[in-house]
Amino acid sequence: MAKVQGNTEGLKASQLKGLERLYQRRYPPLGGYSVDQARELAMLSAASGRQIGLLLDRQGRPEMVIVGNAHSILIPELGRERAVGGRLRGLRLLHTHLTDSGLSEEDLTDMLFLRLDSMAALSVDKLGQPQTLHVAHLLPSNPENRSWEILPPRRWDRLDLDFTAMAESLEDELARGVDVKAVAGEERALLISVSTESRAVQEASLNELAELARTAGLSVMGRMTQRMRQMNPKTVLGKGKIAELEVQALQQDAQVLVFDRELTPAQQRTLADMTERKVLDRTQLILDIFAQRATSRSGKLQVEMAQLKYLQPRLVGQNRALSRLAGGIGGRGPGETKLEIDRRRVRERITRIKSELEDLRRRRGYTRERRAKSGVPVVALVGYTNAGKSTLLNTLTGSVVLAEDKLFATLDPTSRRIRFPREREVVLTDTVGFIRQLPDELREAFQATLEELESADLLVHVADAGSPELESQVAAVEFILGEMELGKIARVLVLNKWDTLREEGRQIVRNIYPEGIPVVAKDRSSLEPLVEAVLAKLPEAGDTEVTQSDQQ
Ligand SMILES: Nc1nc2c(ncn2[C@@H]2O[C@H](COP(=O)(O)OP(=O)(O)OP(=O)(O)O)[C@@H](O)[C@H]2O)c(=O)[nH]1
Ligand SMILES: [Mg+2]
Repeated sequence: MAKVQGNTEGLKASQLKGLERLYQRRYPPLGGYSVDQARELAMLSAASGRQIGLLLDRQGRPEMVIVGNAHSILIPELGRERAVGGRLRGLRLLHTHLTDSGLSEEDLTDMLFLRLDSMAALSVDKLGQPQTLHVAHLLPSNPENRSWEILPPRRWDRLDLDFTAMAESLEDELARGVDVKAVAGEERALLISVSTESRAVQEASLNELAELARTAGLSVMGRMTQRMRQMNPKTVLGKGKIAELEVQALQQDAQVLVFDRELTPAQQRTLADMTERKVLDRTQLILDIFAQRATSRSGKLQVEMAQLKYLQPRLVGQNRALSRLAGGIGGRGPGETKLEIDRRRVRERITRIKSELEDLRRRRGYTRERRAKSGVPVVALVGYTNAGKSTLLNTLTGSVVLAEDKLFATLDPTSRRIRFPREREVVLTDTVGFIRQLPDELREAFQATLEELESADLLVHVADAGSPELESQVAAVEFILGEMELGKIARVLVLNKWDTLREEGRQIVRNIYPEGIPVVAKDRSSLEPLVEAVLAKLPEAGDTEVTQSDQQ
């Protein structure tokens, strides 16, 4: 026989027997219980002085009998599997209250976090007589942003509510309420920003996160921002805010929660356990995109290493947060592989990757050396992700390098030789896009892809002049260049996507960056001034050098 759960200590043997017997009952969906069943519950509850709860499935079978204390009841961990296809758990809670108070805040949040079909409290008087029935259920998305509906209290013996019909129609409405924004087959996600920054900064960062999410292949169903002076170290968000998030996730059927910050392993675990959803942070999202997009051997290895390093501290036991990560976004390795999630093997794999990367690096070094000897100047395109570097390279060289309206379209440095007018030959190198707030785990992987830059003679900094974030993006790139000690290399600033600006916008941008060269990367005819500027900044091409390169 199934065991009575919860606060059973100190109960008399006869009381326990009585509680165990509840497992054999069937509680009719219509009315929720019979008159006799209500009386039985009330008696048991009054005699023990404790709340008694029943988790009932849609056929009215008790899945669990739980004992609480006089004022509350703690529902133990439930199985993860949810009713097939449904978003609710397919279980309702019927429990007793020893005072005639309505449903408590705790009752309601339990209903939310456990995704119960409904929550009912039957109040019991001192004589063990049932009194009033209080019922609440969750709500589909609604204009008032309400989370739940509390039905008017009713007398305990007015058995007119059909609990199963209520749950089924709620599930139908939940399914209808999902926004059409969702792309079929994509995982649905909510974006969350919790920070001490101003709202404007938060919004800008969330916009970027939304782009990243889209690039990673997530459908963004909604966002939530919270400004706070102090972070809750365990759960990041306050309990109330998490409840709000949970409502939105339920209503939008979002299985993924993406936080616009780095989460500690413990925070991630707690949040995933509380919400039973996949919890990702910004770093994981970027890693995932890197994993999808790396193409060269070294690019793939670097990404995999960054992923494994990120994973390592999170491999505490076989926790659920991680097993939830095992599939889909956040759990993808480069190529078609799944990420390794075994601790010992992770360590071994990291060691192997390190040595292979070392090999590759040495070989790349030779290539660079050879190029340097050839005397052909190296021009590197750098800039914020999505600024138009690959497009510019394509137009300049007539080659086809993956250019897409997604972040990080390019993940491996690509080099092309081109002949500029006046028979000047240069090597033009495309690079990975820069991004603000690059997480530490990624910095190495990212900077390794930029190794080529060290031997560049000129950096062409491509900026998206039409972006409202122009200034902060330019600054972010300059900052990273400075950090990598590339600040000394001569530089040309390109104001790309000039076609997306109107005259007044152009004027403003010109004032901020008088040295910038406006171009439309897609339009070859607009590139003349840029080519001129590049040639002017390159070290003089003496005839000797050209001869040298010819001898190669
Ligand atoms: N309107 C307009 N769009 C442009 C221009 N140049 C590039 N784009 C578009 O901007 C998007 C990004 O271009 P990419 O060349 O992939 O940018 P990128 O800097 O290489 O991006 P990552 O490799 O992701 O860092 C593409 O959709 C391009 O078509 C331009 O001059 N005008
Ligand atoms: Mg690119």
